Amino acid sequence: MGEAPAFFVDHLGNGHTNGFGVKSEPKKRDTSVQIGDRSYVIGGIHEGNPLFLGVQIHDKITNKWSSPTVLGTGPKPCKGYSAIVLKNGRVLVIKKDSASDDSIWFLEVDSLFVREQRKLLGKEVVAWSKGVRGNAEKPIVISGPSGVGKGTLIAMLMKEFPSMFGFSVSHTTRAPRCMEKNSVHYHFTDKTVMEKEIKDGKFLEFASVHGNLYGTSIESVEVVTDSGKRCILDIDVQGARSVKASSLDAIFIFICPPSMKELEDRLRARGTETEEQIQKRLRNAEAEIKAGKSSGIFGHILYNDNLEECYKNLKNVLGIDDDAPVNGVEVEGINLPKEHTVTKMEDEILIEETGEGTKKKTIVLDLSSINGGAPGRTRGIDLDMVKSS
Ligand SMILES: Nc1ncnc2c1ncn2[C@@H]1O[C@H](COP(=O)(O)OP(=O)(O)OP(=O)(O)O)[C@@H](O)[C@H]1O
Ligand SMILES: Nc1nc2c(ncn2[C@@H]2O[C@H](COP(=O)(O)O)[C@@H](O)[C@H]2O)c(=O)[nH]1
Repeated sequence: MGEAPAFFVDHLGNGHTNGFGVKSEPKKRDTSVQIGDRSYVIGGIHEGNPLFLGVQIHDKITNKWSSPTVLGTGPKPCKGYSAIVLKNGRVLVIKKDSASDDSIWFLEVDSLFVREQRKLLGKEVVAWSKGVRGNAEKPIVISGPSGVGKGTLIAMLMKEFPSMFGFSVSHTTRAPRCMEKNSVHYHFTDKTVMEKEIKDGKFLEFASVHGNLYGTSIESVEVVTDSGKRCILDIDVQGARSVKASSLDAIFIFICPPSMKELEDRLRARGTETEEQIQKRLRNAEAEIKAGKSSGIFGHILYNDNLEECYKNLKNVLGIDDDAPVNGVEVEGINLPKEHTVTKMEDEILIEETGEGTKKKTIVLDLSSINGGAPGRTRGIDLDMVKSS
């Protein structure tokens, strides 16, 4: 077992069976925590993939080992981990000898999201959520009928604030338009592949829209948040409803056209759909606008008549005024020591360097303002070096 603070409960004994009758020895880098009747062993390799960190569960009552479905992109295996049980079914995992933008992780073993997914997938589930430093803002969900100008407004935001906003690249089974690039505009995919990935719990939401399958993978949201940017989702009303019902805490904005006639003109002028597809999108638009206005999903409804005016209103809703810092706020890099002890004091975790050498770091991890969590990332991490002596 890895080095563990004194208050860790470790009932692994001298090796254990993994539920499939195979005796497996705890690896040197593994760390375990005890929650109720279960031990969660964090470490080793997940499903033979050296890029993923494995999680195993030992049930004291049944004396069985199981490998849960691990959702979200977790930390890459490293030299060792410290782990502490937090409230709300979360385990704080600190990577040893790591840079601060990749050191703080949360393994959710019984959070709201995990409980939802467990019910949905009908199997044991845990989920990773990376801790992001600073006050990264909530993700933004933008919906509205096809052709209203969502993509245009999002492109304007990303152009003006390239380091502040990032786009969640959706998956779709529709064919690419001539200017669209795979993995930039969409992850263009096959229906059977996408259906399998949905079944495996890889999607935050999905919906059948205008005859094709569209969906937001958990990874797409994580990629944006990990880059320190605020994530924007361009999804239909059904998808927005699913996100609203999920534990992703987001801002919901609905864009309305000035009239159905104008919407039709924009769709035609864009020239990307056949006449039949335009008719289908217009038929769906009526129901979408009705739902957008009356469902209570959307906290903000904006009219896209004059583009510049609508863009100004959008920035207003997002709290961006003309003095907003274009490049976000810089946070000081702090490296987590290879050898350390971890002590929990309410919402503060003290990380104290141990081992050889004279200069010892003490780092305070303040979790009092954390928000968000899986799916996506845990924001509001405050990490401060208090002593280096
Ligand atoms: N305020 C506006 N006035 C006139 N034209 C606009 C306005 N906003 C966007 N457009 C144009 O309308 C067309 C549709 O816009 P856009 O592709 O951004 O819509 P969308 O809501 O993203 O559609 P979809 O949901 O199908 O992806 C584009 O050609 C765009 O240039
Ligand atoms: N529920 C979801 N809806 C999505 C997603 N990505 C896009 N969309 C919506 O689909 C329509 C049509 O898009 P188009 O690119 O074919 O014109 C539009 O309303 C988008 O908002 C998604 O991941 N989930």
